[in-house]
Amino acid sequence: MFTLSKNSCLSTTLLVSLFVLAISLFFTTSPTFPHRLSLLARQFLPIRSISTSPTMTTYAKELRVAELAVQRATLLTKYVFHEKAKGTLSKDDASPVTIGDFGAQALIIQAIRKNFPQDEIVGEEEAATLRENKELSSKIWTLVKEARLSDATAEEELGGPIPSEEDMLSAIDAGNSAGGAKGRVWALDPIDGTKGFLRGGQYAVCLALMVDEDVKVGVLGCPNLPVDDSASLDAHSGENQTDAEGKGVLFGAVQGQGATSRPLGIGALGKSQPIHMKEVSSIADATFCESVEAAHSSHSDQSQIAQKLGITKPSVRMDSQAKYGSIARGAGDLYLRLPVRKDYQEKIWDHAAGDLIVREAGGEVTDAQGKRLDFGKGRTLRNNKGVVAAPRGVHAQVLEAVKSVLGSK
Ligand SMILES: Nc1ncnc2c1ncn2[C@@H]1O[C@H](COP(=O)(O)OS(=O)(=O)O)[C@@H](OP(=O)(O)O)[C@H]1O
Ligand SMILES: [Mg+2]
Ligand SMILES: [Mg+2]
Ligand SMILES: [Mg+2]
Repeated sequence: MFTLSKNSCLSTTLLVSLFVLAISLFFTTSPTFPHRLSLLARQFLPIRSISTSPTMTTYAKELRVAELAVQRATLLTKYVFHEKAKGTLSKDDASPVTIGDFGAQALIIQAIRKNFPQDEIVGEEEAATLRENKELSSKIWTLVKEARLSDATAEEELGGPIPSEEDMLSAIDAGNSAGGAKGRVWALDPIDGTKGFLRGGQYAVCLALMVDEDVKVGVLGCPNLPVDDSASLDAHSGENQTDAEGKGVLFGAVQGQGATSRPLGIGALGKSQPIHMKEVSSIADATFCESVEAAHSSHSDQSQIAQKLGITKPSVRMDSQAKYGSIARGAGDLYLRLPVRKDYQEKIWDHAAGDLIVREAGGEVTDAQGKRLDFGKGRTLRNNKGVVAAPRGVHAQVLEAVKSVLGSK
């Protein structure tokens, strides 16, 4: 019979202890340890009990609140999308704002303030005109007070409805932070691509959390994009878009944890799946996306860049950060946004969520000089000009073409 002597018992215990020590050292010193722990935690813990201590935060609660808040806001924007009268006003810079923009901003800020009362919020809209235009304010209030998720638990997680019209106006105005490089700052675009929204194109409800100027969480709600990650882009660009059955996608990402898509629903969150950019083996076959508005990005520079890369397919023109979401899930490949006006500063809420979602899906996002987008300079990206988003493997090649076309001007 096989027996163990006292000595061999001791050395076995020693070996086992050394093994356990080595394994724990490997896990705790690995840079991906917090990520792994978060995945384990997601499997075994109810989401609300996950700790968000500052030393090892997983941003699980932030992501969940952001996804639910964006989903709830899209209930209101979808309603307005189908209304003939959208309460459109022209802002000082001549850009449009609608009942949908104001209402979505109020609903999302309410949820952020309830869950993270200390956080700063940089939101696109403000309530000054609504305080004068009582009729419009009360129209928005009628919709805002009715907007709620069909799932009572999810609605409760958001902190419930806005109590009064005055609270709605105060929530809209709480998006007035100057932003900056320190602390927790949310960037909110309640309707990105308002012109697209008005003409029946793509639009997106966009929310991102920056911590010390680094984007940690990004969410895009795109009611008019197909749920299916592999659906062709062509059919979903341009005008006459709908939010009929099979439409509506919610993109999400947390830094270091990848990017996902899920159906944009009306209650509890739908099932998510990981998304990845498509590998581009030959750049000439790439599909590139650009703004619909020629005033927002230079169609002529972008077309020269495409030519330089040997791309012959026509570009896909699409409003809003739906472009970032579309390339992140491999429905398109490149997003080029080259400045038309030298003095225009891009706004942080037009890029923060898309920037993280693309990078977490395997892409690279820089400006036209190759610098990462700098979200720590206040409400605008004043350190950057233009946007070049591409799969990591071909970004350098695309950037070279961008520099060569812009350099020759
Ligand atoms: N001159 C100029 N240059 C660049 N960008 C500008 C300019 N003017 C406006 N904007 C911003 O463009 C946002 C929408 O742009 P998109 O390209 O995503 O959509 S679109 O195709 O132009 O509709 C749009 O976002 P929303 O206001 O949220 O719709 C604006 O913030
Ligand atoms: Mg915008
Ligand atoms: Mg907007
Ligand atoms: Mg706007």
